[in-house]
Amino acid sequence: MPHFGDFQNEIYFGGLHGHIPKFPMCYRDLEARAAQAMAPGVLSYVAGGCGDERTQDLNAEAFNHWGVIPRMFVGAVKRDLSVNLFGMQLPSPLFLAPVGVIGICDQDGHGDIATAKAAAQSKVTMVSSTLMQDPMERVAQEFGDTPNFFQLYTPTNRDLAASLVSRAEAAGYKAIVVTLDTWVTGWRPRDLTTSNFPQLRGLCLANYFSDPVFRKLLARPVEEDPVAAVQMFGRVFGNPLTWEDLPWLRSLTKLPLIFKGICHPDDARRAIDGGADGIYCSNHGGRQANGGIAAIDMLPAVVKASGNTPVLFDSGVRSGSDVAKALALGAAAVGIGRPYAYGLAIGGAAGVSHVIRCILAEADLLMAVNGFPTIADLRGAAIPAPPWSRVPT
Ligand SMILES: Cc1cc2nc3c(=O)[nH]c(=O)nc-3n(C[C@H](O)[C@H](O)[C@H](O)COP(=O)(O)O)c2cc1C
Ligand SMILES: O=C(O)C(=O)c1ccccc1
Repeated sequence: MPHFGDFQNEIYFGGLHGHIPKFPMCYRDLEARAAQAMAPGVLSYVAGGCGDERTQDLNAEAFNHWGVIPRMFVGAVKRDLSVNLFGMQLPSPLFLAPVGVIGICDQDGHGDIATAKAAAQSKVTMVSSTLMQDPMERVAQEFGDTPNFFQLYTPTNRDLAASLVSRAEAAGYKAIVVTLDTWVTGWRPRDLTTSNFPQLRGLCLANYFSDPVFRKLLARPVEEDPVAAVQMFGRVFGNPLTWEDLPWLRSLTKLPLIFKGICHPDDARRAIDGGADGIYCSNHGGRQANGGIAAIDMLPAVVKASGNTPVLFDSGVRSGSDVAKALALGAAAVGIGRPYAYGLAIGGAAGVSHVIRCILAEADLLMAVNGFPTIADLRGAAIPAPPWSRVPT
């Protein structure tokens, strides 16, 4: 079984030197390259966050609050980064977080499909957003052996929600991720300035326009009156869910049900009591509310409250060492959002695969160097960094 870290040897010794200038090797360069490649409105949409973006910035900076302490005399020649999630064996702990309207990042406008191809090729789980440019059934045709999940933005119409979930089941998605923090979008100055949000809406409704329940809500077929269809979407999108809705959400599927956007341990406990199979600790990459605590700093408490229930994590993950830290703090799997959107913008599916390879190579080599052959060995290895920490004595 090749290691993810073998990518480094390929570059050094495998004649891939030409590869290096083609794609950036770290997040800083990736971000800069993407900023040049993307149209200004698209860049603001992806790069932007809520308010003055302090929470967004803090998400990434706060990884510096934590450090992994290396262990020697381990000789971690063989590493295993696979994880078991809901009984499914995933080859890597990394996954692609749902990014709505991802299609606009892709040069040929089919970003959901390009991303699915890259995920399949990299054996990394993709979580597909409800807001897709191609219908979920089409995207599912690209799935390889790796399980992929469907992210539900719960519409106010319950039959429509049920229809989206049952279509996802039929198409072969292996878990349902319900996002809780975005029934209304947050205050996003960059989007408000460039005013591209209305246009984006029309580009991400394939799952609605292809849905039999949604189509029945319309007076005339989508094809004849797309404007009315977009208006109908505006009316049904965005369900401010409460705990009262939890039994209904649970009743929608027998697939593993994961709640995204949970940062408070009490919410984790209550969701698990209500039947959640997984908790997804995230603050939406700082896009929804400013003024919050970095998601990684909330992770340990959420993991503790969740007991044996797996906790997925995203927000601010930019590198392999970030992945290792999140795993060490108890995440069952770790997601990236903006990094792969930028990979897509600069190189389509190949760009996404490249970003994934870089992150996994760094994580794998960190585990090699620091003496952690498996993710189980890594657990508990991150401690608060100075000046807060107490180093082991
Ligand atoms: C452009 C963009 C669109 C997003 N769309 C969705 C979405 O449709 N559904 C969802 O649950 N989260 C969405 N998110 C949030 C991501 O799933 C994830 O929580 C966030 O990007 C993680 O932070 P990071 O970008 O710092 O890695 C989106 C994020 C970005 C950047
Ligand atoms: O931008 C986002 O983060 C997001 O989740 C979203 C919400 C509504 C429409 C498009 C994207």
